[in-house]
Amino acid sequence: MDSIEGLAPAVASILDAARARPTPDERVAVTPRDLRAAFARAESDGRVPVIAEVKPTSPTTEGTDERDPVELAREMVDGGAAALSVLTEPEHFGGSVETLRRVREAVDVPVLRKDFLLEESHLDAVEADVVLLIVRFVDDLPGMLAAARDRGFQVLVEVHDEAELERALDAGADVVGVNNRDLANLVVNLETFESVAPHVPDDVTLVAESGIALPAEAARMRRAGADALLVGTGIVRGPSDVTENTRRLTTSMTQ
Ligand SMILES: O=P(O)(O)OC[C@@H](O)[C@@H](O)c1c[nH]c2ccccc12
Repeated sequence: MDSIEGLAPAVASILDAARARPTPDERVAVTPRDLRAAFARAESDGRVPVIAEVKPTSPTTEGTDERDPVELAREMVDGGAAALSVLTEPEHFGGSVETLRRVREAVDVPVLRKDFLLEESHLDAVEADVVLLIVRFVDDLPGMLAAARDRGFQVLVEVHDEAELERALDAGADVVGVNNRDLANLVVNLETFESVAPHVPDDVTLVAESGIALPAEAARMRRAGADALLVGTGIVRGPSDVTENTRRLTTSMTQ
């Protein structure tokens, strides 16, 4: 694994907090809602598959969103979101496993647990349909993938460059996210996705993550090969209400 060197201070602090979290003593067993099927359903009725993210705050966001996450989640689904992502990291993103539980109960689309999962026991904090594994932060990626799948989770494996993509593919990832945000400096650049996407095999489901707010940006990521888009800020802090902000992205190919 990369050392803490080379990471933005906020990210190093997130990893310290993740290591210090209490470890649950029971193993979860999940019957997941199928993420790829949800993407296919969106495609078949003409929606761009969007994973809309509930993220109360972040190291790059000012203030905390005090709106009810369940209400936001419903509005996202009303706007056509194929799936949702819920931050469960408490100290830097204002998330909680309880929020994820409540959101998952309130909607019937697949819900991704967005967190910094470093060890097997971290998987057991809460049930979700999908978990995120960030290649840069996971020592034993094949082991963590197997541990997640054993519990029933689908896994979104996050990469930022071609070398990380190789690690993800070698480990057997079948859903890969390319994060446009560089965790070394927290800067977003949509060219990141464009440079990594051509190296992803066709049978891998490919998600473009971060920095997508405008319909033109959504269209740009789709042109570059994104099967789905993961969008937080552009939806919760966009120009209209959350339903409308979601809709303008889920309908972005037709504009
Ligand atoms: O708010 P944005 O720029 O639309 O980004 C959403 C999502 O991609 C971002 O929150 C994210 C991508 N990978 C992560 C890993 C951990 C925490 C957060 C993230």
